Amino acid sequence: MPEETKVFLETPAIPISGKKQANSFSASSDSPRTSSPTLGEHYSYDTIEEISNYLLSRTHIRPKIGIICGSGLGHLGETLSDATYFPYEDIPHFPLSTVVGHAGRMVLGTLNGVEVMVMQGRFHFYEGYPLTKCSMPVRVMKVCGCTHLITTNAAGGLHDSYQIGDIMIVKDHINIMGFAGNNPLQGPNDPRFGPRFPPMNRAYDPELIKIAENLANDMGIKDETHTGVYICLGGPSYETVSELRMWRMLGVDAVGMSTVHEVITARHCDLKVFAFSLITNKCITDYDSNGEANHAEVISAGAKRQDVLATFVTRMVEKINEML
Ligand SMILES: O=P(O)(O)O[C@@H]1C[C@H](O)[C@@H](CO)O1
Ligand SMILES: Nc1nc2[nH]cnc2c(=O)[nH]1
Repeated sequence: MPEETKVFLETPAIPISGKKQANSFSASSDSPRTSSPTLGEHYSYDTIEEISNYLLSRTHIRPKIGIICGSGLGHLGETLSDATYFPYEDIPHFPLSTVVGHAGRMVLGTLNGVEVMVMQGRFHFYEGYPLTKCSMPVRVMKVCGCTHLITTNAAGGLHDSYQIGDIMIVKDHINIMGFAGNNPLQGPNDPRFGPRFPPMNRAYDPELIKIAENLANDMGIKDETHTGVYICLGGPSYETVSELRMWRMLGVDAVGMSTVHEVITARHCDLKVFAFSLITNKCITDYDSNGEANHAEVISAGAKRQDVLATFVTRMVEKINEML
């Protein structure tokens, strides 16, 4: 158990009073103010500990693996045993999930006997939350004792061979929002989380990628599973044909609106990361096409593949647990 987890487990749970600043951009009392619209609220180490303490003091589960469910993929949270459900509105300092297909609950429980914490719904930049806020729960996972993060998303398939319902194991990302000066690690750095300048090569753990590829083979879904590059765009508008053609030229295989800032935050605090996309739609790269990307299609593709995805994640969790 990490030293910091031990320390706060030995102290009584912090009483939680009042609530809450969901959707609010006001800085918390322990945060340095900033005028940057992308930075918004800064979560101090103490605040992250307070949130973690709130969760851990209400369950005996001590998770080593955190899981984030993407759009339409939250069903996994229903499959946990010994589960305690925490609606985001009850967790101190937590934002609210505002997107269809994101239930907005943290679940602590077991997946085939392995203790995990699962986010049924995540936070996106386009909801109006700054990236620090979108990825804050990753730090909560770390302080709760997690050593690994599995993060999933719904994404548009840009690679020609990708079909709806396919899985793309993420081998790398392009942090285009970071190119534009928007990074979840912007602002003061607390070395208790990690270094000021964390590396991002090998962000997606190569050993976990291999394990997942073998698992896809064992599950008989090898032909529907790929390994590729993900890009997170700000959203909420989907992409134009020219934009998609540009990303494809630059080596992008799947296009989404999440995950990258979570992975950056996870690597900063030394969580090992495994990520995959469910391809929920084929990106439209033909000017003559009458098709249009839409969120209903995204949710429906998730629903159709929920059993396979739940098995895939559960078996990855078992494999990771064997390595702990
Ligand atoms: O939370 P994820 O990344 O799975 O959701 C994707 C991106 C948008 O939130 C939404 C667009 O349909 O799906
Ligand atoms: N940006 C983006 N996000 C998605 N999420 C699911 N499908 C898509 C898509 O086509 N584009």
